[in-house]
Amino acid sequence: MTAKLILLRHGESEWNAKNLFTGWVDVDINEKGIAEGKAAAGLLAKEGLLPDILHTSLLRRAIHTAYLALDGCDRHWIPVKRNWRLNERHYGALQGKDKAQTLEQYGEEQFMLWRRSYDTPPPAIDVDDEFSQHHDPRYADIPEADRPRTECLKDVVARLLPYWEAHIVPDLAEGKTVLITAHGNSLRALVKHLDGISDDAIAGLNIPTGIPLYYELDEDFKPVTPGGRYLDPEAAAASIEAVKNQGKR
Ligand SMILES: O=C(O)[C@H](O)COP(=O)(O)O
Repeated sequence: MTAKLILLRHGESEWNAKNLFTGWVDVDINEKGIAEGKAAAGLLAKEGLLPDILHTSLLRRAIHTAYLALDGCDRHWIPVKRNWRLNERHYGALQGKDKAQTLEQYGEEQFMLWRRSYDTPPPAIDVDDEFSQHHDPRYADIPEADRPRTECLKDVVARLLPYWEAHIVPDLAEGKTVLITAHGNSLRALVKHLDGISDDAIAGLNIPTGIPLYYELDEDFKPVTPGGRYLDPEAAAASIEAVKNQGKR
């Protein structure tokens, strides 16, 4: 038996459009993001990939995109599990900063190290910074000392995999079609695990906004086809290029 898994990065957000580092800042999707969420619904319906359960982060852009994708294929009623472990990578002191300005100020090497290296986190954010989530009640369950103030991709893998094993794999094992709505870097962490991508090679992987990525998984929950399949490959290719070039004016 194979299991069905759909990964969906949120639609374009207000801060994606403004080219700002977002991380855990809770910005919504914009008009384009809304259209992407609705288009995702059409793609799921066309393929007959109807989710039985949704796992989402605690961030509005993922929750809102999920609602649009599910509403449009009449699956707005399915059970939902929300967890901070699916959140975007915490971008530390870069949260709220302009990507182009950061690139200009620190140079391409440092900029790409912060954006795409596996184990170099950006500087930590001050807990009282205007873009810090340290006092946000939605994270009250995370012991204060463990609440992230910055994260590299390695940290995201470490906090995401326990959730994958304990909550998502059991749903897949029951034969449910699982939809995960999350973020560029939390999905990069999951794809790294699924496809066994090396710490170096993961730097070259970018996830487009709003386009479902479908994985059929074998009995060990490994992809039948490495890399899965975007339901709209052409749009995915164009969007991946745009994500890659963020920061360049
Ligand atoms: O948090 C962000 O700014 C984006 O969602 C992901 O940004 P990145 O592609 O620059 O890592």
